[in-house]
Amino acid sequence: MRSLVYPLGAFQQVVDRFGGLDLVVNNAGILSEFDWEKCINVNLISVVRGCRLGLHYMGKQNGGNGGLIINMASVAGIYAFPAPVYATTKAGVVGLTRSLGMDHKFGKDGVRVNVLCPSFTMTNFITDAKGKASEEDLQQMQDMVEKGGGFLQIPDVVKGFVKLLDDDDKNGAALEVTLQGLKYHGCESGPWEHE
Ligand SMILES: NC(=O)c1ccc[n+]([C@@H]2O[C@H](COP(=O)([O-])OP(=O)(O)OC[C@H]3O[C@@H](n4cnc5c(N)ncnc54)[C@H](O)[C@@H]3O)[C@@H](O)[C@H]2O)c1
Ligand SMILES: CCCCC[C@H](O)/C=C/C=C\C=C\C=C\[C@@H](O)[C@@H](O)CCCC(=O)O
Repeated sequence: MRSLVYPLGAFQQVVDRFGGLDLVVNNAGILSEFDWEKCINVNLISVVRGCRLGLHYMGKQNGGNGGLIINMASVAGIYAFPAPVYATTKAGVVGLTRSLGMDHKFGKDGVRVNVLCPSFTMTNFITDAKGKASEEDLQQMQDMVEKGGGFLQIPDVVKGFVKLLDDDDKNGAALEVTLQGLKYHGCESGPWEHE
């Protein structure tokens, strides 16, 4: 996903084979605090690229039928997190989603955009984390895991994903997934919204 060539080819192959596109999931992500530019490329720039390709192929203004984009961010994109660059990329994905989910954009392209924000989930991401951030920060993360009651399992995240598929009235919203359950972070209106 770090260049346009491959994803563009993949999107076109899907459209050629299936006659269209209905759902885009921008899931790829890494922890890489030392090679931080790689982290920004994979976690943020690639997600912008995936959203733009999804809007290009699904957008009604381009002859598409509308559709859904689900971006994978993290609770680290909402609250403070020991890996600052990782957190920055995830907060960027939350902001990107909220902005793409504005009503005037949906009115034009008919594409709903949401973001899933899980807490610590036991996947290869966790078991491969050693060496991707400082020992001090990884220890802080472990302390957060213990304070939070442990790790989510993949089915917990899937529940949040399915909720986003179903809730078609939450355009632009972020869905937080923790061991305490699912919680929407809506698109709080800005100061310009007040009468
Ligand atoms: N595991 C967690 O604790 C956790 C919590 C919140 C959010 N997330 C996010 O969930 C998403 C999935 O992570 P995961 O937990 O399944 O970890 P994972 O490491 O198992 O999966 C990450 C996937 O991204 C792919 N990937 C990485 N760089 C890529 C690139 N340049 N091009 C294409 N694919 C690339 C990898 O091949 C891998 O399949 C990530 O965005 C991650 O930031 C993970
Ligand atoms: C409160 C915010 C949580 C957000 C999760 C975030 O998106 C991703 C976290 C990335 C890395 C976490 C690494 C944690 C490492 C330590 O917990 C490590 O000790 C875990 C070892 C797990 C194992 O191998 O058994």
